[in-house]
Amino acid sequence: MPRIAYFGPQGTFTEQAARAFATNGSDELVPVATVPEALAAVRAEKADAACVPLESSVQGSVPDTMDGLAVDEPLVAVGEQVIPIRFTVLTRPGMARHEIRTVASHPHALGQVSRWLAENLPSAAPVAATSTAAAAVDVTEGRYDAAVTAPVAAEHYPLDVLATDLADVRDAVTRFLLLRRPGPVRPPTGADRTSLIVEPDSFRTGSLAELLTELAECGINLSRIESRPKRGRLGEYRFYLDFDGHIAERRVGDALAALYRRCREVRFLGSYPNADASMAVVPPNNTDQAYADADAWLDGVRSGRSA
Ligand SMILES: O=C(O)C(=O)C[C@]1(C(=O)O)C=C[C@@H](O)C=C1
Repeated sequence: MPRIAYFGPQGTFTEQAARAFATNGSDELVPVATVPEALAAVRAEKADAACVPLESSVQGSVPDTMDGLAVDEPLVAVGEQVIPIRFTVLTRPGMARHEIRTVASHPHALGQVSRWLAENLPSAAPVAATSTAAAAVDVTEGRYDAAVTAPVAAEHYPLDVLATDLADVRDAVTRFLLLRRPGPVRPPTGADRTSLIVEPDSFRTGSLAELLTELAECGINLSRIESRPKRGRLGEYRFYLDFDGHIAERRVGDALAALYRRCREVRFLGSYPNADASMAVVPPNNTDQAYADADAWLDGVRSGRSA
């Protein structure tokens, strides 16, 4: 039975994403306490896949996931889910609003309802928990008075619902990845995303611009670029790139090979169907057919069959 480790405990938004990935009825969803634990479970072959949050449209990237993907044995994404984020506030049973002194949640969640908290629970101190559902556990066990959670947490924990459908930013979404140990890459769908981590030569003028030019020349549309410090010396960074396209396409293969030649390190993070099923727009001179025609012409010139 395939096991999917997810950032839990039960009742997180990540569980909601894991359920969306678990299309196979026999998938077993296994909650773990942290993102690093979910990644470690896959690396240690205790789970077949990990479901983790990658980025919030409001709070930005999830550092544990970004850093965990850059080190140790490589993992690759095989799918993504983008989930709308609306929060519920759960309280200890019977507690009146004016009695609430502490409100716990994942820092990303607290950041997404800070206006609501200031207006509705002004005397409650926000407290960071490892996840939204871990905050619900804390409230259940009496450590805090209220928790900002995913709606589904109300079904798992014996708490009162104080408010639902909260979001300072109405259209907030979070993007989640399903990660596996590397294996043969699944065939392209035409609506694919490829993710990479690259480490350019940070001391050479223009090295990042050169990488971006390689992508542009291969007709590749970059959808995200983000840097994270390498944690060693100040000034050394890794760049996380997401772009439209699949490694099986010639333009993407050529671009990856060019980045490999130019970078200190390239880590492939997967080619997988994008969540909104939007088809990649491939410039006419970067289609697989355009490359095949150019190869045929070159072979002809080299062999003397044509000029
Ligand atoms: O704590 C959870 O429920 C999570 O799934 C994590 C997480 C996050 O890391 O951003 C996911 C979505 C929300 O933005 C808040 C928290």
